[in-house]
Amino acid sequence: MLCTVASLGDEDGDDALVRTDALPALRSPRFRVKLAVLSGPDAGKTYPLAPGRYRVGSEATSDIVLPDRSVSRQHLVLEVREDGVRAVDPGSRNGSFCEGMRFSELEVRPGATLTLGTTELKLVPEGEKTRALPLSSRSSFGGLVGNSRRMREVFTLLERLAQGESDVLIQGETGTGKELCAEAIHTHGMRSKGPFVIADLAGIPPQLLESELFGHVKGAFTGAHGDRAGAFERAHGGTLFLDEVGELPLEVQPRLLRVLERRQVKRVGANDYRTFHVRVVAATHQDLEGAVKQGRFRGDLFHRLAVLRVVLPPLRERPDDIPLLIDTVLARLGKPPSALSDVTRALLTQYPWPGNVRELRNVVDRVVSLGEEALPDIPDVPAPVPPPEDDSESTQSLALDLPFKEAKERLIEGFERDYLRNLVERCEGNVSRAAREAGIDRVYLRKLLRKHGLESGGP
Ligand SMILES: Nc1ncnc2c1ncn2[C@@H]1O[C@H](COP(=O)(O)OP(=O)(O)OP(=O)(O)O)[C@@H](O)[C@H]1O
Repeated sequence: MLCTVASLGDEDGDDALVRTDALPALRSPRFRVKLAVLSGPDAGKTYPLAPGRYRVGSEATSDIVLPDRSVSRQHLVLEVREDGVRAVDPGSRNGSFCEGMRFSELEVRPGATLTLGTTELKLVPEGEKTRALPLSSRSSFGGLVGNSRRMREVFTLLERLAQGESDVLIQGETGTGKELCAEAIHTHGMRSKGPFVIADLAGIPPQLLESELFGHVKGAFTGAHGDRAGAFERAHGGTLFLDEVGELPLEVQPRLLRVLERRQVKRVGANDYRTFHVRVVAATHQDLEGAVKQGRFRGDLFHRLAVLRVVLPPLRERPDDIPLLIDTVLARLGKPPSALSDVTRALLTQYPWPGNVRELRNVVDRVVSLGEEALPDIPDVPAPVPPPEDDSESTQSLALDLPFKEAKERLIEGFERDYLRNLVERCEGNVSRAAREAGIDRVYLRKLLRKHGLESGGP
C-alpha cells in the first residue's frame, strides 16, 4: 500500500521564518497528507497517505511498521479519507496520545502530533515542509515555561528572532502568555537595556488612541495642557509592545502603518517628525488573517506587523506542559510542589483550560487556598481502553518503558479507576457513603467518578 519512504530534510537554514502556527484546515476533496516520524527508532521517515486504511504497529505485517519496543504489535489504525483522517486505537498496551491527551478514537487535525510509546508521528499536509523546527533544550524562555514539543519549538523560534531587529507579531488565545513572550523577546534582545513600553490598544479610549501612541502638543485638543510624548517616543531605544493590536480602529490603521514604515512619529497637533529606534512587538488573540479578509484590518498593516510571527499554542494542545506549569505557579505563590496532591494534579491535566495558563494559575491559587472543592468540573473523557486479551504483561511492568512522569501518571490513573470501581461497588453506588468511607470530599469524589465514567447519579 505504501509507495515511498523519504527522509526528512535537515534542520538548519532559515527556520526563523518558519511558522509554527496551526496548519490550515483540511480542504476537501484534494486533501493529501503524509505521516512524518519525528522521534523514536524510525525518526526521519515519512509515509504518504493516500485514502485507505493503515495499520500502524510493531508487527512486521503492519502497513506502517514502527520498530519501537514500547509500541504494540497492532497499536493504531489510521483511516484516511478524502476529507480527513481518523485515528483509532484498537487497545494498545501503552495507549495512543494526541498532543499529550490519551484517545481511543480521534479525528486528527493536520499538524497534530500523535505519540505511540516513544515514537512521535506528525500528520503533515503534502507540500508543507516536513521538517520541524529543531527543539530547544530549554524548558523556559524569560517568564514563559513549557517542556512540550510545541513550546520547545516556540523557544527555538524565540531564541533566533530575539537577536534580530525585525518587528514581531505574537498570536495566541487569551492567557497563552503573549505579554510574557513580548517581554522575553525584549530581555533577550539587543535592546534589553532600553525601555519596555506597553500600549494596550483595547484599554485606550478611541479618542485618545492617537495621542497615546504618537503623543500630542499643548493645545492640540481640549485637555492637552502640555506637550506629551507618545508610546513610540517613550520606547525609544527599547521595545514597544502593542497589545491587542486587532482592536485598532480602521481609521487609525493607516497612520500606524506610516509610522512603522518611516520609523518617525508626528505628535498630534505638531508639524515636525521625530525619529525613533524601537522594536515593535504586537500581539492579538484575534484571527487577524480572518479580520483582513472581512475588511476589519488592513492587509498592508498586517503584513508590516507580521514580519516575524510567533504563535503560542493553547494549553489544551500541550497538556504535557501542565505539571511544570503547576510547579511554576506553586513556586511563584511560595508553595512547595507537595502543596497539591498527585490526584489533584492528575485531575488538572484532564481539564481543557479554555482560559489557558492564566486560568490554570487562578485555579491552582484557589485550590491551594480553598482546597479541592475549588477544582473546576472535568468534562467527560472517553472510557479507558482495556488491554488486549493476548497481552499477558501487566500494565505496571509495561509502564516502566515510559518516561518516569508519564509512567507515574498512568499508574495513578489505573489506581484511581480500580479504587473507585471497588468503592462504588462496595457502597452500592451511594456517593455520600463512598465519600465517607474513602475519607474524601463528596464533591471531589463526584468529579473523580465523572472523570472515570463511573458516575451513577446516586445520592
Ligand atoms: N508559558 C507560560 N509559563 C508561565 N506562565 C505563563 C505562561 N503563559 C502564561 N503565563 C501566565 O499566565 C498569565 C497570563 O499571561 P499573559 O498575560 O502573558 O497572557 P496573554 O496571552 O497576554 O493574555 P491576554 O490575551 O488575555 O492579554 C500570566 O500570569 C502569565 O504569567
